[in-house]
Amino acid sequence: MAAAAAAFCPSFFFSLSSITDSEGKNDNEISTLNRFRNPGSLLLLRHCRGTRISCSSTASDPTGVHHHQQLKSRRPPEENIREEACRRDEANASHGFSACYVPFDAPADTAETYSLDDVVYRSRSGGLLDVRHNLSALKRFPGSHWRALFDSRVGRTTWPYGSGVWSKKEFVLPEIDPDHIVSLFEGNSNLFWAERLGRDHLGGMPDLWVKHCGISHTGSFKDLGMTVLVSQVNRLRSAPLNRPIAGVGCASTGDTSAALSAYCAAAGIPAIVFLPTDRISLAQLVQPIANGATVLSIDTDFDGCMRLIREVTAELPIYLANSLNSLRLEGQKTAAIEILQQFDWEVPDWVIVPGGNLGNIYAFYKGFEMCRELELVDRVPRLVCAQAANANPLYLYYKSGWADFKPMVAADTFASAIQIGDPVSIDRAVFALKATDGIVEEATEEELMDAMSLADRTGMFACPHTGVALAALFKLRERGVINTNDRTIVVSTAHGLKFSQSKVAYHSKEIANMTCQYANPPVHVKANFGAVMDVLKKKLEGMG
Ligand SMILES: Cc1ncc(COP(=O)(O)O)c(C=O)c1O
Ligand SMILES: N[C@@H](CCOP(=O)(O)O)C(=O)O
Repeated sequence: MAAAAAAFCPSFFFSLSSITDSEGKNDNEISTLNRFRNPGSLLLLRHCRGTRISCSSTASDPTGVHHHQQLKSRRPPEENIREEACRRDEANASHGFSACYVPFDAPADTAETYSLDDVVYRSRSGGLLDVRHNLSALKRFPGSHWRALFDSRVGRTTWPYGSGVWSKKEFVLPEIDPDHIVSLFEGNSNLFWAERLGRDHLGGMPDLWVKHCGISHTGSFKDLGMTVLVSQVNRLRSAPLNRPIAGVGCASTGDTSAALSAYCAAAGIPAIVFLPTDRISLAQLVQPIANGATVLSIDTDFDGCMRLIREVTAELPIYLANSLNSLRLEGQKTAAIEILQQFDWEVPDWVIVPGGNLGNIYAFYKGFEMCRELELVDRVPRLVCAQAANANPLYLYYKSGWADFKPMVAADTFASAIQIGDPVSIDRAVFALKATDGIVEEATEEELMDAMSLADRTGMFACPHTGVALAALFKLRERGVINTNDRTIVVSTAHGLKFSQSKVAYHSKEIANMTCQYANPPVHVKANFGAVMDVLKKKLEGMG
């Protein structure tokens, strides 16, 4: 009933300077409080399209049927959700929310700033860039306002706020016109309570969670960043800017290319992807092919592809989509904000993120830190970056006491999407880890495959990268760094179905020098009742 009423009277019809009641609470806060605290007995007062309508229902009328006729539909049948958004946004005042590029870690008063409409990936000195928001404009609204506003937008069909990324638009790309946004309603991903894994395999951890960023449109967290980047490209290519951007390109270990290809296909923008031959899974390879991207399979590793795409995008009108481009991280940081939101704005103790090119660990830091700075929460969690031992330049740097960073040639790993030896965001990752009293851990091939397979046995279908993060968790629990009652989030970065080849190898016990202790191969049985009964009796005895 509450959901039905809310669907017809969405609170997003408020501009940010929305109505304030006699107690000084804004309307978004009132409706959110009503929906979340008292769903069975709901009183909603809303302004829809400037018309005040009253929708009321009580616990004695659980169907809400009597009230249907009082509700007005959100938009006329001939209007689509983009058009609806344009109409709504015309009425919204600008609040001076804005963002620009600055050199990474630049002082507050830096004179080196670039418009987000510039095509620029590096600072004047050749360093990384960062997107900096006008925090004083955002600070004109209290943390409670932002919490209520974001809560009010979760999981709707309103353009573009139904997306978990764009529901935080003011914190992401405040100035983009909703009409330029390319969204596949990404985000709002499941936070899985890992009850059995925590209870039975980690010494009774009651507050262990897995943030399933891989249960997403293209099966990885890359969708969160790509919606932002492709939307900005769409804006640049459209009137009035009309920039001559012919296409968007990336180097990839499989997930960035899948996301780029899907978002570009949705927008009708050409995508060009550079993939290291024989180093990505079949499922990942087929994604950009299916979406119509230009796929170059190149005889090198990811780092080699990355060098090539940087050279190519400097020469041709192809926009760079890797996380060197800081726009991507603005979308990825919303996963951190979502975690806070999913815990009713309580801050977890630990967040464990698998790291490769190292943009995502910084994106998580940025999301948490922005919420702290704008007083949505009062602290940030400790971050752990987990690497495969076969591709561990950050881990070695951390172990050297941040004294000596050496890029490496990454060896083959089942966690193939993080087989990266020269991460572009190394400085961002170090910054995030230092700022959060963070830790770097590593996992061998056996550790990551066992951790993934054990998690699967408790109801997940994890990817090997999530296995790396889980293996790090096991080690930190054993060492007593993470305590039993610590609220801990493991970030799952891709869908396990993309990596079924590695699971097949594990369960077939085909992997050299690996015991595969959780292997569960299928039992081949003759097609007769006796044979089936024999197998099952033996199995049941074993269970007994
Ligand atoms: C599945 C998966 N997990 C983790 C990562 C690591 O993310 P990042 O490169 O931002 O460190 C990547 C990509 O690199 C990935 O595709
Ligand atoms: N795992 C990534 C590697 C590239 O990372 P990016 O975040 O810099 O694009 C991939 O899937 O390609």
